[in-house]
Amino acid sequence: MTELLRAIGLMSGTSLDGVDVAFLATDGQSSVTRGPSMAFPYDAAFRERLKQGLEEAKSIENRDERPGNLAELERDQTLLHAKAVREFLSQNNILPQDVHVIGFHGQTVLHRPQKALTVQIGDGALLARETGIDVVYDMRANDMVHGGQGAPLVPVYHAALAAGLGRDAFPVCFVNIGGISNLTAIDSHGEITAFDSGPGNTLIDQWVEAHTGQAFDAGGEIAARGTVRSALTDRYLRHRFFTANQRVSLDRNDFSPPVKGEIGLEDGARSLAHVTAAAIFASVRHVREKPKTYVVCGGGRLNPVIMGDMAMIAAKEEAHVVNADELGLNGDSMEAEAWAYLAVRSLKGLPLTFPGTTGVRAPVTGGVLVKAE
Ligand SMILES: Nc1ncnc2c1ncn2[C@@H]1O[C@H](COP(=O)(O)OP(=O)(O)OP(=O)(O)O)[C@@H](O)[C@H]1O
Ligand SMILES: CC(=O)N[C@H]1[C@@H]2OC[C@@H](O2)[C@@H](O)[C@@H]1O[C@H](C)C(=O)O
Repeated sequence: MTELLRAIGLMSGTSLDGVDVAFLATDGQSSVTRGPSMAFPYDAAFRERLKQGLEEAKSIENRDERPGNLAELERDQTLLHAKAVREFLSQNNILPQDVHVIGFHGQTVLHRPQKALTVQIGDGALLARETGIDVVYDMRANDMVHGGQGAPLVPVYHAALAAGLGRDAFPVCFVNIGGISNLTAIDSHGEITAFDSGPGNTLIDQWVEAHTGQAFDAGGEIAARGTVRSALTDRYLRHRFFTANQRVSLDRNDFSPPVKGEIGLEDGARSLAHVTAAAIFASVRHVREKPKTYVVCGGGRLNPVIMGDMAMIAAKEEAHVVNADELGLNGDSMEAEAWAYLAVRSLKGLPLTFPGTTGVRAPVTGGVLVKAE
């Protein structure tokens, strides 16, 4: 089946920084034409509500439960997504009837793969009513039902993008440095291995916010004034996530920032930036063919301290690190693009996840479709 469908992807990631929107025309396989994208940042008050929501979600045992204010948060968050879609369509002169489907991630509020429990708030039916566009949402659940980790889901899209890179780049590894980082290695035979690779920006964000009130270390400026403290970096890198042989997916709260006072602001930011970079290489040991090229996307690529440490470690392995933007890709919107791509795959009944990406027993599709009328 080669029908090209036009899709919008909506991603609200673990950094809680906002909604990314992206437009694609794709057959859900090798044909991908990327369209416009936009970011709709959350204001400080909504971020606080999301953080509160993560706390309230800790008591969830059954994925339909919405303790505390979670139901209200889910409704407001869905309405914010609908607003983002309307603004995106109007700014890009796209009509709702020209879009076949929206791929809606929602917001992960709890992820416990060991209990086969993953919860994304986001009301697909409400979004379909508000936008007049069919919606595919809840794309992680079916993977878990079939023994997968429920994450990462982006790898099948990374693989589609990798097909457009020159053979010289292979073996290639896409690295997404968001709140949590994940990687997709594609070897010279096109074999995909993917998994969450460790803490991304969340620890840095939490550390910097606790000291300065700023949401993140813009341009890595705070880290650039500090020194790597190995006592701290070793503590993170010796975590069982890195020493275990089995790959597991991560919840935002699986790693905690240092305790305030145990290290200075700048050394803390510097050390955590190093952990982010080193975590990727500690995890890549699970990949059979060592990557030659690391293509970095997600907000962490905008932190030169992380990128510098990655380049330094990669050089020891005769590999090199490149910002996805330099390859004509879009490091900010890649996950939103992926959710558009996955929605089209879901409509076509194609697999979203594979034994090599989430550990699922066999390739499976996923997602729940809600028709606009
Ligand atoms: N200019 C910048 N300088 C340094 N860091 C930045 C910059 N811009 C964004 N970041 C970092 O990137 C983070 C956002 O990254 P991104 O949007 O990729 O995460 P996400 O999609 O929410 O996470 P995930 O991929 O885990 O779901 C911010 O929280 C911040 O730490
Ligand atoms: C449960 C969940 O939301 N996981 C996210 C998170 O953020 C990054 C990493 O952990 C990744 O595995 C996943 O998101 C990406 C988009 C994915 O599923 O591919």
